[in-house]
Amino acid sequence: MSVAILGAGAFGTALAIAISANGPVTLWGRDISWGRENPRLPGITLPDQVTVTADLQAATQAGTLLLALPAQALGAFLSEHADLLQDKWLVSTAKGIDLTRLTGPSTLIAEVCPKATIAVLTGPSFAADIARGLPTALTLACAEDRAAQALQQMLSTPVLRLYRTPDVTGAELGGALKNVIAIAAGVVIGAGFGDSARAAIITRGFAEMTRLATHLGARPETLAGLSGLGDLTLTCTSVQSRNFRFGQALGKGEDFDPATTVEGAATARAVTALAEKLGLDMPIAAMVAKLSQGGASVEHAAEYLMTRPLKEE
Ligand SMILES: NC(=O)C1=CN([C@@H]2O[C@H](COP(=O)(O)OP(=O)(O)OC[C@H]3O[C@@H](n4cnc5c(N)ncnc54)[C@H](O)[C@@H]3O)[C@@H](O)[C@H]2O)C=CC1
Ligand SMILES: O=C(CO)COP(=O)(O)O
Repeated sequence: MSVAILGAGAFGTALAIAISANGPVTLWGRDISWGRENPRLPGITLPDQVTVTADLQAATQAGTLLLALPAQALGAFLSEHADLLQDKWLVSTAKGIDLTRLTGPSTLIAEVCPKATIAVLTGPSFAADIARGLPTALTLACAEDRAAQALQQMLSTPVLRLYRTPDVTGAELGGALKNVIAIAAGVVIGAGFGDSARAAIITRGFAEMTRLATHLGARPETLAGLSGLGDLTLTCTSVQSRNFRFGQALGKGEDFDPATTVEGAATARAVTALAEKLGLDMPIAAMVAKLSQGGASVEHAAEYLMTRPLKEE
């Protein structure tokens, strides 16, 4: 089946490069004036197998469409172009929770394209690593097993290894929630609280991720896999992560380029609203939501998290 990627940012472009090892790939972007080298992936030239286009009608002729747009842009994009997306195999790569609907990308897609086959591709993978052909392992989540197997074959390459799961909710929530915790880890390091505090944030953050995701129907083992713990580990420990760097800037009291995609900031607000609605305790996400909107100081957030009532682990 032919493959097109919708969204020519860092990740869409990296996926196009990787998947073109298996055959021709179309990459659609609203701004493709950069030609064959995307400035978000400097020094990397697109292989000949990748066709870049700004013609959405042409790109959506493909049967499998990978949606590589930021989570907060996805809902409007789907509604605007719904007529081109019905009956397709739609694979979301966005790592966030929609702020207005309080749902992940797969639910947004299902609402607009009820007849589409829906999958999620997620896991620990910096766009620059994938684009350079470095070995990477991802999770491909799809509730329909035959489609899951077909997509796994279609999108795996000798350096991109996909594992399958039917747990779409768990996979997409792992990817979304780890961005929130990555901001918190960045704050810890930026503020100089140290590596021990970062380990505490990663571990207690993972507990929060698991609490919300399992409440919403995810399997705990999915959270412990590539799309949860795997991606959490990557983004909380690497300055390649934009979420981590955003947190670092907050921790240091420095400005951060507002044009950079930082999914965890909006997702922290969505998670906080969702947790309130569901009656769940998500204190780290709540502090990230406050910090990223300027609603609390780093000192207040640290004191709040450290002086909550003592409890069992
Ligand atoms: N960059 C990375 O290492 C990874 C990113 N992701 C996820 O992929 C998603 C996209 O991230 P990136 O590509 O890194 O972001 P990016 O900031 O590099 O690119 C976003 C792209 O989306 C386009 N876009 C935004 N709104 C749009 C709209 N309404 N219509 C059409 N195009 C629109 C922008 O023009 C831009 O090309 C995010 O959810 C991110 O969490 C997942 C794994 C790795
Ligand atoms: O999701 C990612 C790696 O798996 C990319 O993380 P950032 O969006 O924080 O850069």
